[in-house]
Amino acid sequence: MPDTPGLLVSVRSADEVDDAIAGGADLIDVKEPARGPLGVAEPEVVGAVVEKVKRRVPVSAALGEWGPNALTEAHWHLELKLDYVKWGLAGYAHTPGWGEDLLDARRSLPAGMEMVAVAYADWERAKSIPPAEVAKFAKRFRFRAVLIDTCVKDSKTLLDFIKPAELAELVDGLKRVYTKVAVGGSLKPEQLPKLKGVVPDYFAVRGSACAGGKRDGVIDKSRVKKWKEALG
Ligand SMILES: O=C[C@H](O)COP(=O)(O)O
Repeated sequence: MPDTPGLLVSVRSADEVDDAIAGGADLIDVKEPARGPLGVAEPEVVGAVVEKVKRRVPVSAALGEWGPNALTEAHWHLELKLDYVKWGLAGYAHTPGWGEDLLDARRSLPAGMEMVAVAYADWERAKSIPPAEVAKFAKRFRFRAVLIDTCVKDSKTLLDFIKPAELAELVDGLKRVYTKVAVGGSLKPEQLPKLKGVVPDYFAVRGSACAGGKRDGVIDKSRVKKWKEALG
């Protein structure tokens, strides 16, 4: 297991790709921040990002929050050469046997495209599934990737909802079964000392990698570099 986490940078357009990669991004994620924590970008935008990345690093795309029509609505996105796709589980009912619909969707993804299981640390305000349950589900059904993030993007950060020790346990448990883990949630590089024992495959960032620290701003190469150096 590598000791140095990689850096996932979320971009909202192809124009941001080169700065993200030059700053040191190890994975490019596409999302439209104005549409929520996992806001879906138009398929043309995602396609342009994939082209701009040119396989230099893997690419993931956020496809919004899961719902009965999620797969149909993502039809065009699923035609693209994406390594990972993810839906959030805000509003997802925590009923016994939950997740069958997600497993059905996963089965219909094109070869080479992985579904990321998403756990919101602020699951209570997201009306979602507790992270430990998502992790159990991901392990049981052998998801190759899990994202632990926050749903509501306000002044709070991941660490307002989960203690570093609990997070480390979740991350390590997933990595032990070879699931890749990304950890985000309005994190700033200054918080890394508090996250010393937490070693995911990627820290996932948008807000703090943008000009002015605002997630609807533009990716700022120097801020991405600062993250990379802090991780180094
Ligand atoms: O995939 C994770 C998110 O892009 C994190 O975004 P954020 O840093 O604005 O919370």
